[in-house]
Amino acid sequence: MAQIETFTIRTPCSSANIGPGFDVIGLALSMYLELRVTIDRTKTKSEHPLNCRITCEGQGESSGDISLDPEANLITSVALYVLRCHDQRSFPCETHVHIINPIPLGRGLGSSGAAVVAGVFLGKECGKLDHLSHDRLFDFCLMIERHPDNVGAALYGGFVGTYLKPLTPEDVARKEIPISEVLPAPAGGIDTGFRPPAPPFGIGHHIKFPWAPEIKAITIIPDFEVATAKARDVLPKEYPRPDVVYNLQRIALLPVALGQSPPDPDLIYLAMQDKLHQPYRQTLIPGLTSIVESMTPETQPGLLGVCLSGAGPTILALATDNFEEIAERIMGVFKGQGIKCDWKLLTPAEGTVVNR
Ligand SMILES: Nc1ncnc2c1ncn2[C@@H]1O[C@H](COP(=O)(O)OP(=O)(O)OP(=O)(O)O)[C@@H](O)[C@H]1O
Ligand SMILES: N[C@@H](CCO)C(=O)O
Repeated sequence: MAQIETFTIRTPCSSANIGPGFDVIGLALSMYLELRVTIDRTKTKSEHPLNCRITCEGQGESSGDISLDPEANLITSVALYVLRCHDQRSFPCETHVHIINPIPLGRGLGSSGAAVVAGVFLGKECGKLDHLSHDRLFDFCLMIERHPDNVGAALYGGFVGTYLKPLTPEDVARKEIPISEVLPAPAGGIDTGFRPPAPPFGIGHHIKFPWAPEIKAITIIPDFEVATAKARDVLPKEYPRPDVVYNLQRIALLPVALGQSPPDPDLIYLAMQDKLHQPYRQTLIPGLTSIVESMTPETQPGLLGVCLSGAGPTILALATDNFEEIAERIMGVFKGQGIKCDWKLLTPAEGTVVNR
């Protein structure tokens, strides 16, 4: 065995929902969280907690939002969860994880989903747990991020529909145990011999949809965060039946509409409408309703459809042309609300890749 082992893990960001597909549809996009990992097996003792040193560059580095404590950092705490479910208490001595993160945090581009997916791969690689398939890693992800759309896209890549298998009552109870028991707070699990609950088998599934090659993703990223938990708290517990039917009609069109080449702008525009989450999130994202309702393929050549990306505040506009003009128009609405934005043109991406 090599004394110094190195590998990288690359996980894409993602946009969830794409309008009507709340908690179902995900699209992996070409901006990547990267982990550069070194395991120095010549060392027998480490001065770092849990044998792991974390360094970080990119989003979250200067704000301190990405913790360098291996039990608090989302990526390494997820890796520890996988390791501890396999009776390994800590990282191999001595592990260095360098995080390169261009994905803005709390903006609706799946930063937490990417961190969770990168974390399960980190646990698998560090623990030499070669028997863990992608589908089994998906189970681990779903114990932490409990809606499957972002993690499904980040893991498998492309344009995916995700769904949960009906579980036995015992397995439902295991899946829904409090997150604090899955990822205990720092010091809650270090030397206590705590063995976290392993996920039930086969929780989540996915299906890949085709994507027309002409369609690109314009992401308009406002300079404020909306925590996903907060954006879920504003949603109602129950919905009027016509609103549910409205979304069901559109979700039946969406995967077909986005797979057809050449794309049909009117069909895509219609298929990206939503009544289950976007109207309620308007309270957290000034300008959202105006953006979604005021732009159509007729008024904006090249535009196919526009929606909130994940839980927001990023706006996702799908288009075949005039990308800058479309981005400028959306940024203009945010500017009217006193909000500055950045924008990026992205394309569908492959799923998580480990390179050794
Ligand atoms: N690379 C990372 N390393 C460690 N923690 C991270 C990383 N990326 C995200 N996180 C954690 O996830 C939080 C953001 O998650 P949140 O679910 O609120 O937003 P998001 O995933 O960016 O958006 P959405 O789920 O709507 O796409 C961050 O504040 C941070 O705690
Ligand atoms: N489907 C999720 C995605 C955000 O992580 C939501 O809209 O809340």
